Amino acid sequence: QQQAEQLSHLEHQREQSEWRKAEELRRREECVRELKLELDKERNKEPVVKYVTQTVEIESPSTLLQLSEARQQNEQLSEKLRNQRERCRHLEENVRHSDEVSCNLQHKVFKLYPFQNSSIACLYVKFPALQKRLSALPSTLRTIKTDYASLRSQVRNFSDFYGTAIKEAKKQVKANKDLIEKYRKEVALRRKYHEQLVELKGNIRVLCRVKPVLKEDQHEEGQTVVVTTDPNNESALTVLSKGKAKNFELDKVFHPQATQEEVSRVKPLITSCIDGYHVCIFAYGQTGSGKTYTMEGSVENPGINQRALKHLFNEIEERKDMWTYTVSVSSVEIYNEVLRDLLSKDGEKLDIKINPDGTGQLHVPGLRVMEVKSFQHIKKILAIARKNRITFGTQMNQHSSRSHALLTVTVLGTDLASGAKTTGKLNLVDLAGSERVWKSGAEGERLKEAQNINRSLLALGDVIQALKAHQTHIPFRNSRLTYLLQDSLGKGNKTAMVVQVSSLESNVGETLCSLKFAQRVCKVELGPAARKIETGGHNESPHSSPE
Ligand SMILES: Nc1ncnc2c1ncn2[C@@H]1O[C@H](COP(=O)(O)OP(=O)(O)OP(=O)(O)O)[C@@H](O)[C@H]1O
Repeated sequence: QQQAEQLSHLEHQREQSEWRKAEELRRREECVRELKLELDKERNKEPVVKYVTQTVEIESPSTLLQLSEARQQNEQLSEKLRNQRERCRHLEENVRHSDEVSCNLQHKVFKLYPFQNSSIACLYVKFPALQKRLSALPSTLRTIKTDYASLRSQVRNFSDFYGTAIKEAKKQVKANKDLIEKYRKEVALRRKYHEQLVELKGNIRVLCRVKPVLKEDQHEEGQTVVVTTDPNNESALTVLSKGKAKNFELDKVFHPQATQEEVSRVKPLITSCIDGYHVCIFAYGQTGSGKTYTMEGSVENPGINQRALKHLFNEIEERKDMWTYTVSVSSVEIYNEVLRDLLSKDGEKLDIKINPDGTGQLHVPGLRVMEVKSFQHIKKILAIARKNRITFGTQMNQHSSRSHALLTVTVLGTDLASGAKTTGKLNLVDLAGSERVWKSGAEGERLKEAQNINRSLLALGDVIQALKAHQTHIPFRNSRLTYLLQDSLGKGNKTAMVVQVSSLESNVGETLCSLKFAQRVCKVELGPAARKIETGGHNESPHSSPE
């Protein structure tokens, strides 16, 4: 700071001395100019001394006086000139001295701030380059202006181009919409004909429900969704496996967001049961794929079982002026090939026999069959069955998901006018998980369970295969499950299977197996449905004979 102060002081001194010097110089120049002017004036004056070329009389007193005056004047002027010269020399001396002082000061400044000077020098070096760049700026500005003008014109043109493109795109979208609409109509028409064909041939209807990805599934690995549904074709389903898309065509595919209400739209089948047909709805799929959810549902959001029964009682109510109905239910589970009554508290073991009444119908001695008067009553019965299934499951090592659960509703109708009697039957089946033994890694008791489940599902598969191939021998007796389903799966009955699939990549193997099984089931023709009705002692239906 001291140095800076000193420097500024010195600078100030230098500036003052320079200023003084300049002032002095200016004064001196002024003086010189004045003197010159005076000199010029003097020169221009008529010479006071006339050079006498003539012989003058020196001796004349006037001449002598004039001469002495001229000499005096001359001396005065010479004196003045000398003085001026002296002043001039003195001033020159001063200027030289100031120059020296200024030079010294500059030296001092340079010694005190060499870096400042270097940066100044540096600035001096940079200055030309900067100047050059500055001079180049106007041309750059000109280029930018030209670019800007061209861009502006492009933007103006773009709005026209954009408008045309939008028009074109709209046309395209409309054409696409028309195409989609046509496609939808085609699909609907195909479905209608397919439905008619299914009705005629008595095919097992196969519905597929894709389980949504739940929060708990998201923690697992392989949670990529590989199953997709087609919003324009409700029969199509695509599974992506090993980079290949596999397409499946079923009777109806429910996307993951389908509600319980939507899935329960099997009302025509329920109505058929009241009309005297044997109807069977069963859920098939790997463990955890949502079979119980679809069939039983939860208390707040019931599944097919409850909704179907509600519809059944509504229908009965509507027909009460012409028909009277008796509805009875029974519920069993099959666990490790053992049949248990879900409506009896002790869950006693049961067996299947041929009815001794000679009709050839199957019969389970000791099975609790409860007559039901209303939907509210049946709701209570369903709750008992569910509770017992859970209780037995807890006693038997959490087997509930490893057992098949059957709810059988028998509807006996009497036509009040003609006295004709119908016998409808509705089997609602929640099968055990269909996963393969090797995948479950089961051992001991679990292996036995898995083998039994597999055996009964295999038996179901064999029955399906035999029905599909129109074989004369249908192997119903190979498992308790098929044995029980015999009078619903046989000829002349109406059957629907809900195949449950997971959409996650980790389950893709099981999903493909379930869908392949579903496609085989699709092809099973049970023949035109036969109504079980007795009119005045005659039975209209061809007996669905046991094996
Ligand atoms: N569509 C769905 N929406 C919401 N949750 C579902 C759906 N499907 C299944 N779940 C849930 O997934 C879980 C497993 O379903 P569920 O018990 O019905 O499977 P499952 O196929 O019956 O299994 P298991 O063969 O072991 O009996 C349950 O918690 C159920 O609530």
